[in-house]
This record gives sequence, structure tokens and C-alpha cells, in this order.
Amino acid sequence: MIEVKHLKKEFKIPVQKKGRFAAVRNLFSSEYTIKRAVDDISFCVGNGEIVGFIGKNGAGKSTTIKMLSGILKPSAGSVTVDGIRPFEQRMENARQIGVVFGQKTQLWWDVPLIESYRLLREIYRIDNITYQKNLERYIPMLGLEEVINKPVRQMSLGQRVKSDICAALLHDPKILFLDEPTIGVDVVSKKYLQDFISEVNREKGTTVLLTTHDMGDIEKLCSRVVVIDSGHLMYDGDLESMVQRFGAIRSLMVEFEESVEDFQVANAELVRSEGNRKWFSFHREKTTPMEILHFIVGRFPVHDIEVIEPDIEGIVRNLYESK
Ligand SMILES: Nc1ncnc2c1ncn2[C@@H]1O[C@H](COP(=O)(O)OP(=O)(O)OP(=O)(O)O)[C@@H](O)[C@H]1O
Repeated sequence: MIEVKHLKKEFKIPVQKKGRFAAVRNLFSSEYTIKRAVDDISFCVGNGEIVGFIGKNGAGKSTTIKMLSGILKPSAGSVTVDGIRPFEQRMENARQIGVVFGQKTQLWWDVPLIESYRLLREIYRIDNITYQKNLERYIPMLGLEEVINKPVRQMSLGQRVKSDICAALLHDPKILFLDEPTIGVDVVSKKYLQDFISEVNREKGTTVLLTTHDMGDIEKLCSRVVVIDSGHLMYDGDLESMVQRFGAIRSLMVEFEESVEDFQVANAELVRSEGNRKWFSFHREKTTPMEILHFIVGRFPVHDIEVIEPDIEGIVRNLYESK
């Protein structure tokens, strides 16, 4: 569905002169530096997949999404979205994609939401049956009944993002680009959004490319992730393999019947001791929770245990540090 080959994007940034008459000299200056925001990345997304597109601030995620949605022209390499070249065939591409930038609304600020939707129906030439069917399905799913007659400027952030996602889906796009859809959104709205995206993907087979800093979104929605850093591709594969490869350090919490002195266990490190509880961290290839427990249970009465898996945030950090 999406094919990205050796994609590059460079921005020309004018060099700002300092000193006397700098503002005037800047006007006539032809000096530039080149910022390579996306540097030779290749990946594919299959029909109906939900792929998490992650990376640190400034990694090049939004620039890539802008090239995929036809907003920016690639400096080199190629992009096709269901066989269409987004920048050269912007109109055709617009018909098959939906785009949501969590930080920017694409709706009319002062117009009641339903009027924005009517305008979109005209712009996309959505037939009446599809339009009505989608409205009837999505409005209750997203809990938009209470804001449908309100202008965007009167909405909370969560309501605004939900309205934007609904707008992006009115024309039944095959592909949905979501750039930070849950940023700043409260936990209840976040859950609504995650469930909604998952449901639309299941029901309509919509392909989703999701950019987020929220690892909860990734865990909930994506079985595959593409990770970029400084414009370069760092990882492309399933989430589980990433956890196996970069989430090697696990922890075991043991709660004893009574307080015990600190002690050492082979192949594990005692990292915290608090009241009757102790935390051991260990490499998943060096030992197992069972081996550690076997050693402990023979010596001290144990009340409770918990195995703590590394969180995705830590795993992504490990991935960056490993390069
Ligand atoms: N129009 C532009 N002109 C110059 N530089 C730009 C432009 N757009 C982006 N950049 C630079 O390109 C790099 C990648 O930016 P991009 O917005 O794609 O990153 P990102 O991964 O989406 O980051 P974030 O998570 O902060 O949104 C950054 O260093 C950014 O400053």
C-alpha cells in the first residue's frame, strides 16, 4: 500500500548574518546551509496494516508523513501510496488518504462542526449515502453528539482531535496518516481514540501509519514499528522482536514475609530494597525469574512476587543508545 524507497528530504536554511545592517544584508544574502531531515529511508506498509512510526523530536517523522501525503516534494528517492506518487498526483492521492495532525486542526475554526463536515462532503464529492452512513457510525463511536453543532474553537482538545479524525474518514480513505493524534489528550479520550482507530482498521481494512511519542498508543495499536533517528531508519520489524532484542533487562520484585538483609543472587543484581521488598534486575539471556526464585525460596519465606517487563519507552531508549 505504501512504498518508500531511498527517500530524502533536504531543507535549505538561509544563514542569518549578524552585526550592522544584518536585517538588510539577510534580505540579499544567498548563503544557505542544508538540513537533511530525511536521509535515505526505505520501508513498505502492507494493505490493512497499522504501523507505528516512531523517533525522537526532530527525527524526521512529520517530514516523511508530509511527503507521503503530497504536502512536500521529496529531494530524492521515491514514494508511492497505493501506486500513486503523492506530490505529482496530489488530487488522486487526497482522495485515498486521510490525514490528522494532532497539533493542528484541519477544520474551520468558527464554523459548527456539522457545517465543516458538509463542506468536506462537497470538497471530496462524497456521495450522500457514504456520507450519512459514516456520520451515523462515527459520531456515536467517538461521542461527538454533544459537539456536532459547536464550532471547533469551543471544543476541548480531545473533542477537537476526535472531530478531526472523523473528518479525515468521511470519504472512506484507504490510508490514514495520524501524526501525534493523542498528544495532550486526557486518558479517557485517548482510550476512545485508540479503540476507534482499532475498530476502523478492523471494520474497513484501513491502513494506518501512526506517529506518536505515546508508547501506550503503540502497544495498543501496532504490531509493527518503524523507528527513525536523525533522518535514518533504525529499526523496521515487529514490536515483539524489538522488545526481545532491546528489552533484554527484566526485573523481579520479591516481597518477603519479614524484612531480610540484602544478599546477592547469581546472574542478577539487587537494585532496590524497601521494607520487606527487594527488586532484582537481570538479563533475559543470563537467567530466569524461576532460577532466581529457586535460590531465594530455599532461604527465606516469600509472601509475593512480580516480574516486571521493560516498558516500550525504555526499549526505544535502548535502541537509540545501541547505535
Ligand atoms: N520547513 C523546514 N525548514 C527547515 N527545517 C525543517 C523544516 N521542517 C522540518 N525541519 C527540520 O527537519 C528535522 C525533522 O523535522 P520533523 O518535523 O520531520 O521531525 P519529527 O520527527 O516530526 O519531530 P517531532 O517529534 O518534534 O514532531 C528537524 O531538525 C526540523 O527542524
